[in-house]
Formats: sequence, structure tokens, C-alpha cells
Amino acid sequence: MIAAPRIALIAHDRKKDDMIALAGEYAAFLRRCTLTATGTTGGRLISELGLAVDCKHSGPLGGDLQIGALLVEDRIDAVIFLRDPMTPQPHEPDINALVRACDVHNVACATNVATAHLVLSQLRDNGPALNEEV
Ligand SMILES: O=C(CO)COP(=O)(O)O
Repeated sequence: MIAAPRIALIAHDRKKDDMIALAGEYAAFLRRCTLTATGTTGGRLISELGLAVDCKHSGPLGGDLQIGALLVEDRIDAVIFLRDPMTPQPHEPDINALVRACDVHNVACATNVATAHLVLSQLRDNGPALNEEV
């Protein structure tokens, strides 16, 4: 049996509605996954979609770094990180650290909805083999 994918879900404030819409589309699949999220994003996924989510701190309070630490320990298969490219964020260094950690450890990181569809449909249809050698 293929293990349930472990997915991190993160969205900046102006991207949270997009995240809820995206997660709603994949809700049946996401219910079979192990989900982690930054605090406010996770709270909305729980309250609006009824997903089971391990909520870390809010992004500006270190949540991105907590998720980065998990993926460094090989405990995350993919990150869906809907960043807001139009709004400066006080925790920009944390955001960059998380995306860099994805690159260092070859963990799939979708930073927009189009890529998120590719990653989520791949995981749903083929399991968490995104960062294995092909
Ligand atoms: O700021 C974030 C990611 O950088 C998201 O944090 P929240 O989900 O707590 O809003």
C-alpha cells in the first residue's frame, strides 16, 4: 500500500480564498492525506472544509519555519504555498527559508494555483513519489 502523502498547505491572506477553493476541489483526496498548515490557513481549512490539519504557528510567528523543519526531517512530501507576490510580508526571510529548504531537499513546492493542481493531481493519481529519482 502507498503511504498517505504528507502535504503542507500555506497561503498568504490575499490567497486564502484561493487555497480554500483549491482544497475544496481536492477535499476527497486531502482527507486521505496527512496535512500540516500554518495557523490561520489551517484554521480555515478545518472550519470551512472539515479537514484534519496539524496547525503550526501563524506564518509571521514562525509557522513557515516549523514546516521547513519538518521537511528537512523528511516528514513532508509536498508544499502548497500560495504566496502573495504583490504584498510585502514582515517574515519574508522565513518565506525564503522555506522555499529554499524545498529546493535543498528536493521537495515539490507549488507557489501558485496552476502548479498546485499539477502537484495535487499527481499525488492523488500516483502517490508521493515526486522527489524520488526517476
Ligand atoms: O504567513 C503565512 C505564510 O508565510 C501564512 O500564515 P497563516 O496561515 O498563519 O496566515
